[in-house]
Amino acid sequence: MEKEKTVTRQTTNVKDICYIAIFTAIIAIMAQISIPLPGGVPLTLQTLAVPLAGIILGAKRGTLSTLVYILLAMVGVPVLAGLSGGIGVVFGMTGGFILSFPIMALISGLVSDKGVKSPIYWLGLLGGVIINYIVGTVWFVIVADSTFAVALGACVLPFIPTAVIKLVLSGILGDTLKKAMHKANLL
Ligand SMILES: O=C(O)CCCC[C@@H]1SC[C@@H]2NC(=O)N[C@@H]21
Repeated sequence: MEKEKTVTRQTTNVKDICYIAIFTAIIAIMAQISIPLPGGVPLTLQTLAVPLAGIILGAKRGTLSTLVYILLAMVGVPVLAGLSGGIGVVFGMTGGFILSFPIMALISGLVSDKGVKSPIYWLGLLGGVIINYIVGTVWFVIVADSTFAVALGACVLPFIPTAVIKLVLSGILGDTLKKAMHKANLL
């Protein structure tokens, strides 16, 4: 009996590690779907993948997948936009966005059980996006030594339409995939 429990626990751990690794990889791949913009902050699909990690894996595993992602970036693995990596990039102009990914995943995970019909679900996802932009913009002002007006032009204004699309898409897709995976006993 005790042995059975240990085996079940180990299987769960291995499954969790695999899912965390898979989502770390998904974020890294989505980071490469990016368009460089003149302001220095690229348009990327990281912010589609990060809430998906939280919604599908839940708060703990979703947040862990973003922390592993950041750790890989810090040690120089080219997982950031434009196949870049290294401590200099993580703490560079776009560092605020990168370092707030775990908060985004955490909030998405915390509201993930509410489902698409709940306003709390959407408010949570929106909250994660807003925090990402606030941290990203304030960080940009400090690191790039720019004004808030310049930072708004580089970090916020060009991204508003796609941020709305990514928010809606992550919310619907995440909830659908999560339910399907639960049904198939995969999560
Ligand atoms: O250098 C990196 O890998 C991070 C890029 C951060 C891009 C930010 S995330 C929020 C906003 N939305 C985008 O599509 N791009 C910026």
